[in-house]
Amino acid sequence: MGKTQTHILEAAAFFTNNDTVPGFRKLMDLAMDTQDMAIYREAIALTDWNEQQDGAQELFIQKCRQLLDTISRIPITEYEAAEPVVEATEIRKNYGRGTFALGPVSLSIRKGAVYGLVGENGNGKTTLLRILAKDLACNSGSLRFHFRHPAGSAYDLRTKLVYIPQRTQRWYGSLKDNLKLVLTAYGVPASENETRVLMMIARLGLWKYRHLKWNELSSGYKMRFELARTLLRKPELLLLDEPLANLDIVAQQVILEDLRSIANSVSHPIALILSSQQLYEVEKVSNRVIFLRNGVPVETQGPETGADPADAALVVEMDCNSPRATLQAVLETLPLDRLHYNGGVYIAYFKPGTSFLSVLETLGKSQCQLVYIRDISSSTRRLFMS
Ligand SMILES: Nc1ncnc2c1ncn2[C@@H]1O[C@H](COP(=O)(O)OP(=O)(O)OP(=O)(O)O)[C@@H](O)[C@H]1O
Repeated sequence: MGKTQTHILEAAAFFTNNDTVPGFRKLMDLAMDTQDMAIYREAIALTDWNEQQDGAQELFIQKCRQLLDTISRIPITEYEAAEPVVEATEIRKNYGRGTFALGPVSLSIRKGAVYGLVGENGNGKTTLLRILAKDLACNSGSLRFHFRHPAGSAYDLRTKLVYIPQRTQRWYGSLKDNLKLVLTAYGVPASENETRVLMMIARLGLWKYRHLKWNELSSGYKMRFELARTLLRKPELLLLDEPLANLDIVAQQVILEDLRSIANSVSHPIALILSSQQLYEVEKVSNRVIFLRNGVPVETQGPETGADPADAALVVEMDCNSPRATLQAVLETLPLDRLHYNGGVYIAYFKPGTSFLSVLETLGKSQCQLVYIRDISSSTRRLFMS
């Protein structure tokens, strides 16, 4: 089954379960994949209709299904990148003054995947992103890019390779007019400009805000605007420095799901690297997590690493209102290696082969007043805690 067909079935399943938010997101991504202006106009009209309704969910789902049906009859050109979009080999950087040194860092980044870049403050995340974005020169090592078509000029490179810094610049006029300017600068014909812009606005949940100005938008929507502006340029490698900063937890989850879904486009997959302090949220959407400690990648997790979780020791984070001695006594009935308290939470290290289920069962049968518990064996969280 092709990727388009899989996405169509996933969207249909969301609508069957009345999960309209992810269903609509998937539908809009498929609409964008068609690159068909008639479909764009239908998707825009549907967004506008939905924004004016209050609770007409059944009718909305019906309309979504109709659009999905139309899209399923349109051939979509699927794009599979043969090579990674960027290969970094033995990158090293220091700033002359100061003791910080980045590297050696070797990475292979492919399209359609999300890479989370995590680490404590000052461990080199921004430095690495800027080097990958060719915004900062490294002292040694090499970077090889494989774009669909090689970048012909520095301007062309800036279209394919986009870096969004932590602090974005102020802009003037309305959100929609600014996005139209972007496409005008890229030579998009006037007949398509408005449609493409409105489609992007609809896709990124900016419909209600399209007439607002910079100072009228919250930080979350400013970040969404930056994304819209960037995506209109159809980048191949997108580097985001702390896109979750200043966002509430719900906004973080929404934007991460949007990013994952956009990166995984059928016709225009993007390689996406984002730095963040929000470990759990980033790990949830990342294909691979790169953890930087003192400028060096320590270890990674995710489906791409191929590590067998059964070989690893079990590490469990928990909060418990019972005295430490009570908790320790209960856990020692299991193959506990050690119990560590960092002043806020407990981290229990078990010998390889211990299952999380057995820990849950043992604690469930005990008198321990557990507040929360989480298996962090394959999470970079355990690196932060050690
Ligand atoms: N232009 C510069 N000149 C000298 N030192 C710098 C410069 N930029 C960054 N550094 C230093 O390099 C180290 C890594 O900084 P970097 O901003 O890459 O880390 P980070 O992981 O992104 O941090 P944060 O999470 O706080 O944003 C820090 O010690 C910082 O002080």
